[in-house]
Amino acid sequence: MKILVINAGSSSLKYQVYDMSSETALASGRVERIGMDSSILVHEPHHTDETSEVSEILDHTTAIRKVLDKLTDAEVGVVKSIDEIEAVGHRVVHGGETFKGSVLVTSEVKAEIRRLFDLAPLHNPACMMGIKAAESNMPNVPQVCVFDTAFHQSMPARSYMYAIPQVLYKKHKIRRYGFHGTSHDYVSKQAAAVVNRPLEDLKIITCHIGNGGSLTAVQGGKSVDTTMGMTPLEGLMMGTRSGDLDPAIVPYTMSKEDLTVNEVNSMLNKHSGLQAISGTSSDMREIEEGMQNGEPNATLAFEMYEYRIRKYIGAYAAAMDGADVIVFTAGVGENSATVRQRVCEKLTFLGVEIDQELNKIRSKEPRYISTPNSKIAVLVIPTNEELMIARDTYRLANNAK
Ligand SMILES: Nc1ncnc2c1ncn2[C@@H]1O[C@H](COP(=O)(O)OP(=O)(O)O)[C@@H](O)[C@H]1O
Ligand SMILES: CC(=O)OP(=O)(O)O
Ligand SMILES: [Mg+2]
Repeated sequence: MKILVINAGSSSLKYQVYDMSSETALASGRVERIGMDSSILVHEPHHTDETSEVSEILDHTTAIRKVLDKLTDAEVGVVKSIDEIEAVGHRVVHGGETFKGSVLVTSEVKAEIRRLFDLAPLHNPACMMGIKAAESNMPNVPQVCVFDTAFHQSMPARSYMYAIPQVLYKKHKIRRYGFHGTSHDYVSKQAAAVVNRPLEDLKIITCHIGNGGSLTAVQGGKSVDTTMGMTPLEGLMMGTRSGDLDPAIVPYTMSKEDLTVNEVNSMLNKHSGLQAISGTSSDMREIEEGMQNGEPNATLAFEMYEYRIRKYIGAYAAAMDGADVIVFTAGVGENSATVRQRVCEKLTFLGVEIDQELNKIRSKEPRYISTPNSKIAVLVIPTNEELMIARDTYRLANNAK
């Protein structure tokens, strides 16, 4: 069975095609700046080094149609006919408390995702556009939703409740949900395989640090706490998101700067984090370059970013009364030896010991970066959210047959 996996954002759409008989990715690609003059689709078939680009993509439906054109193209395509794609899997960011696992798309599922727009106004409308666009281009193909929040539904109430009036939870479902669950789930399972111990016996701290970032405490294969909250804004400092702050800052800034709710939301989500502190970039590569050149704002941005990851690792070791494994994953976690080094060098109180040479190796394989003496195994594990989505889609689409 061949499966198309879609990760739709408000102005972007990433995709992969999997052949599930061998769990291999046949092609991947991304459409960026949908609806803008500079929109572009970059398609990367895995059987050749060639990439193929198209522009002028007005909306998500056009984006998917152009993706399907590429997938069936004589040269850069990976299927003879679109009928070979037997199911589509979607990453949906917010599943609220309703979705504790992946589901086949039905009209009820869509209605529930729509009800959740309020909880994830930046993310869920985009996911819905992806679902609708896939449905209109491939009306007879089963569609599956895989939720970022599902893995974290195992958290105990002491982790997910906020210490505010309970009526807000009862009326509006205000609580911690957590995100990047597909990734935390995947890398914690991989970590158990790497250290060759049963997942049930392990306390793992997974650090998913990309453009968005979150840490999760995974005990016995289940999420027991995570840094993101009701929305993907809480916790770590991110590319453009503030992460944790004193909630009193929000009304104070609104009144002092005369900001609306939308403006303050946009400030915290899009104009904060590394971008705001460095004053130059949200990209860790550029922050590291600035730091090497002695730029004080880039240095401060790096230090704040690294410090908060380290603080949460300490917190999660306390939350689980110990830790056996720390995993680094996603864009920064997989690629930045500097971030990993700086985070780990002050975890000596936990018995963490990094092997400098192993840490510098660049590889796409799961690997150790700690020494054999380290009390906690420290691993780098490339995440694969798309493969997890493809697996759930395969399972649910087969069950539906
Ligand atoms: N070699 C590198 N060194 C440091 N940071 C890197 C490197 N490569 C990628 N990154 C970081 O990874 C981030 C993107 O991570 P990714 O997981 O792809 O994000 P997302 O899925 O949230 O868009 C970039 O913003 C960049 O800062
Ligand atoms: C939920 C979330 O923050 O996702 P991303 O890291 O892809 O922005
Ligand atoms: Mg990501």
